[in-house]
Parts: sequence; structure tokens; C-alpha cells
Amino acid sequence: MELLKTDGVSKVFGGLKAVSNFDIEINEGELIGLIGPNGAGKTTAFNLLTGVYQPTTGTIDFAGKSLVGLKPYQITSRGIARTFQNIRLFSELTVLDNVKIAYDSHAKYSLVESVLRLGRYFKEEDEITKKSLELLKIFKLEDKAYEVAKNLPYGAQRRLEIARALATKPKLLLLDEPAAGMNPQETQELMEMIRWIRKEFGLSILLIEHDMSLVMGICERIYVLEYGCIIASGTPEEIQKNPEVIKAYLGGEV
Ligand SMILES: Nc1ncnc2c1ncn2[C@@H]1O[C@H](COP(=O)(O)OP(=O)(O)OP(=O)(O)O)[C@@H](O)[C@H]1O
Repeated sequence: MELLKTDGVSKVFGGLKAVSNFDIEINEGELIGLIGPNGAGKTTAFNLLTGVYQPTTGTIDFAGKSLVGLKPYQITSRGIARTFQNIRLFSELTVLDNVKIAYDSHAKYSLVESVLRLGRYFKEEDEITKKSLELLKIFKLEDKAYEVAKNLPYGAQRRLEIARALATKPKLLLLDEPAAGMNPQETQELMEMIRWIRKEFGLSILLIEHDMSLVMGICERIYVLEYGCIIASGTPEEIQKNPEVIKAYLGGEV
């Protein structure tokens, strides 16, 4: 079933058309890649899907409802979570608190109950801590739960960002270059983890990635952006053979 559909989406900054006719569709449970040369508009596309930017033109529908005009936190509660190209954690907080904060967006206790520290607050806090530790375990971070986030090695910070995104209970997870800065072994482990969480959490995933072995290895379909436009879409095999894509990456004629 269709989860996300964009139609005629564009974003203009001053005179620059960063994205134009960004038309994509993602079905429930699909793992999709978004690739393209530097500056092609990939991160701008993520910012449009998550309400950081509003589109200049076009429609963005998610689970049958429009996302246009919504703020990022409203889009998170509709079920879209993301990670960032430059990791964004609460660097001074512990690993556990980074995940708990994301779970808190779903907490049911009221402000009064939390200020007065009433029963429901404690019960839910315990539950949130338990669930956060379970998530950290999946990402092999449970023994680092009480460390300050900024002290984690780079690869672990990237995993923590994904864990935190999952704590918001998304239907669609957007990963912006999750393998950036990872060594080949970490990248391999990440690939397996992405496959596993998609299945385990019943998610759809849209992935921006420069590491072609990762994209081609795990994505079912791939969209290719060049100068803000989708120039190709298809299976990894189709994309690798597509002359437009080869030209965009290698430059010149093929
Ligand atoms: N806030 C902004 N104001 C003006 N121009 C912007 C803004 N954000 C992005 N751009 C421009 O839009 C174009 C697309 O940038 P974007 O960061 O989306 O590309 P990208 O495909 O994510 O690149 P990379 O792979 O290098 O991260 C670039 O020319 C960039 O300079």
C-alpha cells in the first residue's frame, strides 16, 4: 500500500531551483535509495519531507493526508523520522536520555502529573526507560547507556541517531548518509542492521547514501537526482545500466 507520494514538488532558494518536479512514491515496507551527485538536492528533498522547508510548489501526501504546511514536530507525530548528514544528538546528555527524550513525545502523562510527580508519571517513566534500553540493546549501545553522547565513537553516534529516530515510532524512516565516516566493516554491519530494523519494525526506509555498495546491496528501488530533478528510477540493476545515471556520475557522454 502507498505510504508517501509527492507530486510536482519544487523548492526555490532565491534564484536557485534546488529541487524541481520531485515525484516519488514509497509503499509500505519498501527500502528505497535516493542517490545523486553532490549538490543534487537530496538533503533539500529530506528537508521538504520533514517540514524543515515548505515546498515552493507541489503536494506531499503521507498515509493519505497532506503534509504541506505542517511543522517538523507535527510530521514526526504523523510518523516520519530522520537522521542527519551531520549527526545531531544532544551531545551533553547520556546515550539513554537521548533515546528517552524521543520516547517522551509519545508519553501520555500530563504536565501537571510530571511536575507533581504523580503515579502515572513514574509508571510511564519506568516503561520509557525499559523500552529505551531495549532499543539501545538492538544497536549494541546498552553498555554505553550512561555515557555522555559526545564521548561515543563516531560509528556508535550514528547508530544512536537511528535508535533515537526509531523511538518516535515512525512508519517511514529517512536516513541521510548513515554510512558516512564508517569503515567497511561498520558499513557492512549497518547494512544488516538497516535490513533487520525494516523487517522488525515494519518500516519503510528512504536512504540517501554515497556508498554505492550499500545502496545497491539493500535497496529494492532507487531514485536518482541530478540538478534537483529525478532523472531515473528503478531496481539497482536498472539504475546501474541507465545511461543518464552513468552520465550524471561520470560526466560527459556515454
Ligand atoms: N537553505 C538554502 N539556501 C540556499 N541554497 C540552498 C539551501 N539549501 C540547499 N541549497 C542549495 O540547493 C542545492 C542542493 O543542495 P543539497 O544540500 O540539497 O544537495 P545534496 O544532494 O544533499 O548534496 P550533498 O550530497 O553534497 O549533501 C545546492 O546548490 C545548495 O547549495
